[in-house]
Amino acid sequence: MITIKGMHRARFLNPLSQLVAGFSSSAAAAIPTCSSCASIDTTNQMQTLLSRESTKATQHRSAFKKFNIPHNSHAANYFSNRHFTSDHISDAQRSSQHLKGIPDFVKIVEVGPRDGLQNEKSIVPTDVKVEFIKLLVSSGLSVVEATSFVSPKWVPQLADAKDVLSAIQDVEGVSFPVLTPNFKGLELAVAAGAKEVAVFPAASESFSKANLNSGIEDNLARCRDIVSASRSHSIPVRGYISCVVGCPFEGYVAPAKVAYVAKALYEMGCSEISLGDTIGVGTPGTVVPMLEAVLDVVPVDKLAVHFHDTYGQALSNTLISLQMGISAVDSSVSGIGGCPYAKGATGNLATEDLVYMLDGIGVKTNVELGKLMQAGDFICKHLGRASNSRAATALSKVKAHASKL
Ligand SMILES: CC(C)(COP(=O)([O-])OP(=O)([O-])OC[C@H]1O[C@@H](n2cnc3c(N)ncnc32)[C@H](O)[C@@H]1OP(=O)([O-])[O-])[C@@H](O)C(=O)NCCC(=O)NCCSC(=O)C[C@@](C)(O)CC(=O)[O-]
Repeated sequence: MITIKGMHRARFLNPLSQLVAGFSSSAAAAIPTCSSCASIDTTNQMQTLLSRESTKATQHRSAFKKFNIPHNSHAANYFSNRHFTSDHISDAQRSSQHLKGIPDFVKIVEVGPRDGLQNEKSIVPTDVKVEFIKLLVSSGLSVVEATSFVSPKWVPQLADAKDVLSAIQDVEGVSFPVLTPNFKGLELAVAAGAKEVAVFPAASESFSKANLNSGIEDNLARCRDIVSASRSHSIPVRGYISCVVGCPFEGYVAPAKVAYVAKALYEMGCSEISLGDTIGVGTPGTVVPMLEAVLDVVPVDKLAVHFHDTYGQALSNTLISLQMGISAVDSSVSGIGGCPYAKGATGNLATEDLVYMLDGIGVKTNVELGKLMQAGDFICKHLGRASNSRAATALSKVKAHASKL
């Protein structure tokens, strides 16, 4: 008769196919039936072991499939032991008071092709941008902000907005919002086939003037015109607010200022309002009061968060936002990006880090981390730089090592 200890050892000797296909049933047959030796405790331990084995098998299968791990159990075991998904946490842990406020599903708004690229000095060819967007879509992302219809004098990198948008018209089932700062931008975007646009006022007067050449009130008036014109085309308008906790010119931004702009965007009919820490200075200490002020005037299901990672705070700010009920998060694959009007600000929260965390706490996103990493590798190779995603960097090393086993 196989003992629990023996069985524990045996799982490392089992061929992977047995683990994947039939371990549960064959091991179940080995559960002792003799009443003198089959205590309830033993059965419970056996069941726990069986359930762990089946989790392992699922992880191995998923490692093969999603990360192209060579078909060898040592490699898959090595990889899945270093890729911590929610399979490792129990239902009890998941319903812990610290995790239970977090939504079951988070919508990720990938902003890499726009926010990620807008600040790049060397012009990325249009076909590379289009390939990049298609790779992002193939990872399961349902919203990919594609480009901006802004003045090419100010943002030369996105001067090919029309060509990029035209080239992805045949991609179905995905939203491709584009930035439109004024009426001209809206007209050009609609002519190029845009089905969703975004306006982007700021909570700070100085930043509004630097970014848009107009103050907050003038800009809100422009946004109102854009929202009302978009309504006649049935085009939803997302509203960004820049500088929700700090401004590169004015420093600290009071929550009441953010709430004021958020309320205006909500009342004019924006479909979603994304709260942007443009220069990445926020911590949960400033993000929580800002969110509390905004939540007083805008329903939580209309809000998204958009954190830059300049001070390494983006993921902690995101987690606290999720705990406050936000279920839409902007991020940029490999953490690429920055704002041309916020010198020194780095890219957004890396999408891979976000997905890794959400996978780890059992929140659904419909995004496959392995494929997302391929999109990140693609654009980083093109830009000639290393990924800013900690998860992608770590998993790439683990995968490279696993491939040698
Ligand atoms: C807002 C404007 C247009 C005002 O710019 P302006 O100079 O006040 O505009 P203007 O009306 O005087 O026109 C100046 C020139 O721009 C042209 N123009 C005017 N509008 C357009 C347009 N839509 N598309 C194409 N061309 C345009 C216009 O035709 C004219 O051309 P010219 O006669 O000199 O040849 C300009 O300042 C601009 O484009 N700024 C760029 C803003 C931008 O893209 N910033 C970065 C994105 S915001 C961001 O990153 C923050 C966010 C959203 O991610 C949130 C976060 O991170 O927190």
